[in-house]
Amino acid sequence: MSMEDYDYLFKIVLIGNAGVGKTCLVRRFTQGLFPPGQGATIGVDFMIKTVEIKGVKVKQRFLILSYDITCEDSFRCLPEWLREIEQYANNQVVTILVGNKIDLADKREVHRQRAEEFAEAQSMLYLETSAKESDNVEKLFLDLACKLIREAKQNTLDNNDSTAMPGEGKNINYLSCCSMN
Ligand SMILES: Nc1nc2c(ncn2[C@@H]2O[C@H](COP(=O)(O)OP(=O)(O)OP(=O)(O)O)[C@@H](O)[C@H]2O)c(=O)[nH]1
Repeated sequence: MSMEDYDYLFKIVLIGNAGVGKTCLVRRFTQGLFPPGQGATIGVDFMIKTVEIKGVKVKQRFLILSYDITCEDSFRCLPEWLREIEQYANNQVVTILVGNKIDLADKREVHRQRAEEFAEAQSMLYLETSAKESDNVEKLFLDLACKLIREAKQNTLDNNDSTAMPGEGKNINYLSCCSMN
């Protein structure tokens, strides 16, 4: 599919501790696969997925802040990640909190309600996912895209956002991951 076949451009960045499942979430969404036994992401991992959504032209950055529901530490680090976001991302960034690995319900260390309250206090959406079982993964990325388009229609986007890519105004999702090891 060539660039000319796209209508919108989105950039999505996943952040969170090492091992929470960022790469797996992206692979599940972009390739429909859950690849076991892959190594840690070094730097930033880029993948591309096309989706069809009707709406206005957008150029905005999404942030998916992720933790592992079976790993208390990955939840405790969220404020630190939020500080990084505040420091380096512009104010218009759309952020969603994701608790991954809900297929491991018997190993859960972070209660859903606690995460929901944290997300609400930070004005973030909250979703629980399983990259392994494909639970809520499509919803995660498509809800974000819809939210972005809604916001664009309300004319709240920063038109000077530097995340615009070549082919701006085309319909591409750039997905990337980064983590603190
Ligand atoms: N059970 C279960 N395991 C998962 C899930 N998502 C990821 N994993 C496992 O968690 C481990 C880490 O997954 P990654 O996707 O590499 O995690 P990451 O956040 O990208 O890690 P870094 O690249 O080190 O930042 C792997 O062994 C995956 O198989 C999930 O939804 N359920």
